[in-house]
Amino acid sequence: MRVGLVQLSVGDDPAANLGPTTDLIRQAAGQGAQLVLTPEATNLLSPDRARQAALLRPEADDPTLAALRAEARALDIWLLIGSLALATGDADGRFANRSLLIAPDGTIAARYDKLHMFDVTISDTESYRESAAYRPGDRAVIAPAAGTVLGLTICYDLRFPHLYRTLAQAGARVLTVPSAFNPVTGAAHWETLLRARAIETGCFVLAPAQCGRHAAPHSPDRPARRSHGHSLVVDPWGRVLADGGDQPGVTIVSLDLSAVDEARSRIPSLSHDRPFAAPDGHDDTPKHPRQDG
Ligand SMILES: O=C(O)CNC(=O)[C@H](CS)NC(=O)CCC(=O)C(=O)O
Repeated sequence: MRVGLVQLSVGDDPAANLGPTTDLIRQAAGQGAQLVLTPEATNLLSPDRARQAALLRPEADDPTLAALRAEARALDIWLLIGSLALATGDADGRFANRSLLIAPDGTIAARYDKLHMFDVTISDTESYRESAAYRPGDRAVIAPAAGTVLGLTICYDLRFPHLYRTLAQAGARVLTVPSAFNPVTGAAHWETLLRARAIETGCFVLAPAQCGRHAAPHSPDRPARRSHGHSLVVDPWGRVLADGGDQPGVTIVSLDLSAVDEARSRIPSLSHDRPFAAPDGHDDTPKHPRQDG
């Protein structure tokens, strides 16, 4: 299977972001990709919640989604839109951070709302509270696509290995991790975590990324945000097959899907789970409590 990872550097205007995104999707399809993937926040990255509230549309009414569905159909490709920020209609005004898998006929084949919210203090001057603006999802999603089975995740989910194990044990063979990773945590953790998830699950890992400095002309008083880039393709043995560097562009890779069975037969750890008693001192809080905020 030939896959194409689109690396973007979006700004805060969905209408302006769409053109470059569409160009790169066409470029990937033109190079033979049957499955094309875009990063988290394909429609916009904006530091301004009021602007997002005024701008964002529900899924049924989102212009980026409508345009990219038509594009998938015209190009006859599977398209994973890594995520779109979408209005939900919730009373608290929070958005969804949603991955959408588009089939070659333009229909929505699967959707996944990011489970884990990036509520993290990076430094004295940089902190994120994703759960203030976004409503976390509450279910894991796998979906057949392009002759394989995808397990859908987004960005910060990467730090929760039980999600990936659950997806792989449910049948996923290719894990998707569209991201807008922070440059500091990206340099320290991105490649290591992606390779670990691939090795632990015996899956291919496809991680299309945002890169560079995100223009926010509509919020000139706020510091510009940056992303780590380095869209990555990792095989089930943990080898990095391609690295998208630090500029927008397309990374094309041919995957030999039999590598999944090969890796899993060499190291069958995915089927070697054992029940075990909780350690002493363990309280009765749920093992994976849902993050709220
Ligand atoms: O905010 C938006 O509009 C879109 N969402 C994101 O960009 C999210 C939340 S700020 N970014 C991450 O999850 C980075 C995770 C990361 O960098 C790490 O785990 O180290």
